[in-house]
Amino acid sequence: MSTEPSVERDLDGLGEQATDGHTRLTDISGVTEGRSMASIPEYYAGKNVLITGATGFMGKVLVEKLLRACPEVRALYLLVRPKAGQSMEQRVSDMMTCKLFDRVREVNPDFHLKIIPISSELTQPGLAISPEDVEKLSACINVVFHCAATIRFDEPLKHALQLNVIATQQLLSLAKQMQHLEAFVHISTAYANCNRKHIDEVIYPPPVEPKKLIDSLEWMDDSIVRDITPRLIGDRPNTYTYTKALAECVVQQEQDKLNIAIIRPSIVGASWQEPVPGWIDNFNGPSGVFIAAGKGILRTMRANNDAVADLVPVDMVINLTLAAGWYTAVHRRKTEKQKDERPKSALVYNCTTGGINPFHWGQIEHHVMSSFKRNPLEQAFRRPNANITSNYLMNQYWILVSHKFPALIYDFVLRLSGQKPQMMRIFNRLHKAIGLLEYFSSQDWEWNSENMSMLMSQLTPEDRRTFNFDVRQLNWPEYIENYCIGTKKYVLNEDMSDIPAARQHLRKLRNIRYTFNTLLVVFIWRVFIARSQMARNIWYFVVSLCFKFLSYFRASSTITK
Ligand SMILES: CCCCCCCCCCCCCCCCCCCC(=O)SCCNC(=O)CCNC(=O)[C@H](O)C(C)(C)COP(=O)(O)OP(=O)(O)OC[C@H]1O[C@@H](n2cnc3c(N)ncnc32)[C@H](O)[C@@H]1OP(=O)(O)O
Ligand SMILES: NC(=O)C1=CN([C@@H]2O[C@H](COP(=O)(O)OP(=O)(O)OC[C@H]3O[C@@H](n4cnc5c(N)ncnc54)[C@H](OP(=O)(O)O)[C@@H]3O)[C@@H](O)[C@H]2O)C=CC1
Repeated sequence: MSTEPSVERDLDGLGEQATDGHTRLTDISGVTEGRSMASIPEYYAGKNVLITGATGFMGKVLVEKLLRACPEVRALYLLVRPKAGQSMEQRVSDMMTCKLFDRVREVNPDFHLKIIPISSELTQPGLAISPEDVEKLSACINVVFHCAATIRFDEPLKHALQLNVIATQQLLSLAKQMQHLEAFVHISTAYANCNRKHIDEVIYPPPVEPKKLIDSLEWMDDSIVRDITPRLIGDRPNTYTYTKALAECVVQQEQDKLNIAIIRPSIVGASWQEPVPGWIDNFNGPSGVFIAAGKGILRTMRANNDAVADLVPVDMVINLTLAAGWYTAVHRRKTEKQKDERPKSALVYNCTTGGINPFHWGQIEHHVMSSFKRNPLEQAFRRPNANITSNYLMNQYWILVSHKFPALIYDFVLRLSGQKPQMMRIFNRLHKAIGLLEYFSSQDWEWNSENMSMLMSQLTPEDRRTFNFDVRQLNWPEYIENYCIGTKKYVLNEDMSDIPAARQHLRKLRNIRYTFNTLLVVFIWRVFIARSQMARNIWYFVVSLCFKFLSYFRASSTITK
């Protein structure tokens, strides 16, 4: 810009907004760039970006958004492993044909030309990248997004450590060889420090020095590791959160050599708006719970009605991630001299909703149930009617009455008709899964998310629209409705045109329930009441008591009139 634009405080009072629409960067060290900065798409234009975990839930959304919103990006190098008999090229080409990429396909049918798969197994030495590929990546990569991880809660510690910590270390080593690297963005989780109630945007001391743990576990037998895992993870609920905390520590160890951002999303849910509302492709986190409840299988779960459900839509997380990559790069230490002047700490972004726009598990339950009644899933087991409770005994009672008892009856009917019983097996798996989630739905946490607000204030108005992560704009009931529809359309591949048939099926289930309840009453009457004088007396006593109460209330309401 040739003219010096005037400066005014922006809407949030956090950044300085230039009148030309661009934002001047007042960075955390207080250094202000003397020129207006490139917008996010301008920054990514001509850049080579490396992405791990691109075939995963968040990775796919990242690839799609980068290609669609930053069409001038030069190339996306995806570290992918062959899997389930498919080559990595085949996997990437399958991924690009999925519905998620429909919008980008419309605007740029040749988008696949920008995607370069690189064969890599992250658990292998050197990430199993060929020397030629290492050379290529070292020479050309400008930005790294590290999304790959094992997110299983029951992962054996050795494997979780191998992927979430050691692979991160190896990727950082590779990043240090990259001659033109401008930003390294690491995806962590807001629950890495879930042993704390209040979580700031800082890297906390790790539960153990990662190197010491890696060295010790190396010689240990798997069974020994399994035995000592509970002692090691201590007050964290699983190996996932434990190893993600260690990963933050190994990332921190490189913060004086690389320009690093750490993104900590809370519970990542279906998309809010982009590329389509409600896009989701897996059973992780709440999605599996919603589906199981929508199918009428899950009727009870332990959760605190009043605890904050810190869900964050995947598109908002990805928008923040891309913006953080841009911010880290434009504020990078460019020269040796600047290395001494610029801040040396990685910037952490807690990407959460609870502190700004809270919504509670009780409200989620209500909206999920009403949404699935309006838009039922096909072939439901029972009518959707799930309740959450924080009471352990109450939950156990409902598990017995609403899960195990119907499963036994259903399996009995299957056996009678010569089929293999399956419902009890399904319930056992469901109980295992929800048992692992209950830790997160039974309590709440408080995250400071000032860096998210700071970053938002640094964007141009145009970038704020394109890379929107303003969680204040989330309308929860609408979001949950789209989320439930998304599970139906994109996870279960059910057709929306089948909704009338699904409603008809629910009516049939209701009639079956009425018939069953009537038969049960008749049966109880016949077996217990009609045969025993004492049961009959108790029955008549209860009925006459009810009548007395009714006449008393009728009489007292007449007097008050
Ligand atoms: C009462 C209803 C009202 C609703 C309101 C209340 C809702 C409360 C919801 C509370 C949710 C709280 C969620 C908190 C999560 C916070 C965590 C922090 C966020 C993160 O950082 S990471 C993301 C979270 N990670 C996960 O969610 C992974 C959890 N999953 C696992 O660890 C394993 O999958 C699990 C559950 C141990 C199962 O292992 P396994 O038995 O080996 O099965 P597979 O994983 O191989 O899967 C086999 C098959 O089943 C499908 N599947 C997986 N999970 C579910 C599920 N929950 N429901 C139904 N089906 C599921 C899976 O896709 C596989 O299918 P295939 O077709 O591929 O075979
Ligand atoms: N989903 C959520 O709710 C949250 C996720 N996060 C974080 O976000 C990131 C992405 O999560 P999400 O997309 O949900 O996870 P997914 O499980 O959907 O994706 C994981 C990705 O990692 C890749 N990967 C796993 N193992 C290897 C390996 N050995 N070699 C190469 N690649 C491998 C997978 O590839 P492949 O397809 O080959 O298996 C996949 O692309 C993770 O770091 C997670 O910790 C943080 C908070 C919440």
